[in-house]
Amino acid sequence: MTHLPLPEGLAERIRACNSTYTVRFGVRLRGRMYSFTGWRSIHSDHTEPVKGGIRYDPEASAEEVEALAALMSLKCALVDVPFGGSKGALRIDPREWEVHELERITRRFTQELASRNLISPGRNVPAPDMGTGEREMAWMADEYKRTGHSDIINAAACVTGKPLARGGIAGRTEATGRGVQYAIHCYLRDTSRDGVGGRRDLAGMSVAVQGFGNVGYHAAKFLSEEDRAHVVCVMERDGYLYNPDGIDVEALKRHQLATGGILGFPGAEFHPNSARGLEADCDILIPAAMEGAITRHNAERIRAKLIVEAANGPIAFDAEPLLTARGIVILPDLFANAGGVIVSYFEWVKNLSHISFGLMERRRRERRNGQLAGALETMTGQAFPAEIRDEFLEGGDEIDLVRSGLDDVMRSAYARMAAALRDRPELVDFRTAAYHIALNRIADAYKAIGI
Ligand SMILES: NC(=O)c1ccc[n+]([C@@H]2O[C@H](COP(=O)([O-])OP(=O)(O)OC[C@H]3O[C@@H](n4cnc5c(N)ncnc54)[C@H](O)[C@@H]3O)[C@@H](O)[C@H]2O)c1
Repeated sequence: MTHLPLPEGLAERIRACNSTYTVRFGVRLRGRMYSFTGWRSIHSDHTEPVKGGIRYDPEASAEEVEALAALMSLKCALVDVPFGGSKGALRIDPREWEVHELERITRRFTQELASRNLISPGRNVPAPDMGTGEREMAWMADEYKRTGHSDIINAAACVTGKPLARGGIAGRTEATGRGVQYAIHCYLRDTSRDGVGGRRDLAGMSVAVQGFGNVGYHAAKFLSEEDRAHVVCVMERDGYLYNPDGIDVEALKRHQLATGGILGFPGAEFHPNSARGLEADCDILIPAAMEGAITRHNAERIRAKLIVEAANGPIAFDAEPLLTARGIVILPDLFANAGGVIVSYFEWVKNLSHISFGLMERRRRERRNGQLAGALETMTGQAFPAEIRDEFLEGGDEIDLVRSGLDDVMRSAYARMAAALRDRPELVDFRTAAYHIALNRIADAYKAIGI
C-alpha cells in the first residue's frame, strides 16, 4: 500500500479478514458417518451483502479461503459492483462421491452456513467456484429456502450461478470465460499499448489454456469460435495437449466429458507433464485452474507475451517481477476474471426485483425501435411492410442485456486502470493500478462510516 497514503490503522483494518468461520459436520453415507470441514470467510463488509464463490477442493484451507475473500473485496471494488468480499470452501474431492451423496453433503453444508447468516440474500451471497457449478447452487438455494433463517420472498437471491429454471440468469455459466475474452479485447483496443507483439487482431494468435473447466473451456471456446484465435495448448490434470494449428475446442470438451480427461484426444499431441504446457510457444497464456501455477522456477521459461489471469492468484508473488522484467504483460485476476461476479450482480438484482430481464429488454427495444420505425416512416412517407416491421421490432433477450452489461462494466474497469497508469507513473503495471483503485474505494467506504 506504499502508493496509497492511508490514515493510521486503516491499512491494517483493510488487510485483515473480518471473520472466518470453520464448520465441521457429519453426514451419514454408505452406512457410516463421514465428517467434513468447510469455511466461509468474510474479508470486508464495508458493503453488504458480501460475495464470493464456494469451492469444493481436497486441498482447501482456511488461509487460502481468507486470501481469496480479500481478492473478492478488491475485485468488487475495482469493477464497481456493490458487494463486500467473501469466499468459502469445503474440503472434499467431488469426484469421489455420487451425485446423490454430493447433494446431501451440500444441503447439510448449507444448513451450517444458513444458521450463521453466512448465506443470505442481504448479508452473504455465495456463487460457484472450482469444483462447484449451477447444480450445487440450485441445491443450496433450495435448502436455504427450507431453513428457518430464510428470507422467503427474496430466497432465490441467496446464491448466484443458479440454473435458469431456478432463478438464474442467461449467460452466468459462461460469464467468467466471456469476461476473460472481453478483458483481452479491452487490452487490444488500447492504442496506448503495443498489443500482443505489435498485433491487435486475435485472428491467428496462439493461445494456451491451463484448466479446461468452466472458465478455461468457455474462454477457449469464445476466443477460437468468435475471434478465430488458435488454441494451441490445453493443460489438464492428466497432461497437456499441443497442436500448433489449433485444437478443436468443442471436440475436446466432448472427449473430456466422455473420458474424464484429455488423454487419448486424437486432435493433438499429448504430453504427460501438464505444467510444462505453461512453457509452450504461444502469444497469450490463460491460466484458468489453480493458484500459484507460475512460480519463480518456471517464470523464466514462459514464452507468452500476454498472461491473462482467469484463475485467482495463478502467478506467485516472487514470479511476477521475473515476468514483467521480460516485458510480459499481465492482466490481473481482479480484472480478468471479474465477469463471474459482474453477471452474478445482474442475477442478484433480477432475483430481488422479481422482474424478467428478458421482458424488460424486449420492451426497451420495442419502444426504441418503434420510435425509430415511426420516424423512418414519416421521413420516407411509406409504411413498412408488416413482415419487415415485425422483424425490425423484434426484441432481444436477457442474454443481450447480460452481454452488453458485462462488456460495459469490463470496459469501464479497464478505462479506470488505463487512466490510473497514465496519470500516475509510479503505478507500474495493471495489477498495481487495479489495487490502487480498489483500495481507494474500500478506504473511502471505511472513512465514510468511521472505523
Ligand atoms: N467459476 C467462476 O465463475 C470463477 C470466477 C472467478 C474466478 N474463478 C477461478 O477460475 C479458476 C477455475 O475455476 P472453474 O470454475 O473453471 O473451476 P472448474 O472446477 O470448473 O475447472 C478447473 C479445471 O482445472 C483443472 N485442473 C485442476 N488442477 C489442474 C492442474 N494442476 N493442471 C491443469 N488443470 C488442472 C480441473 O481438472 C478442472 O477441469 C479458479 O481459480 C477459480 O477461483 C472462477
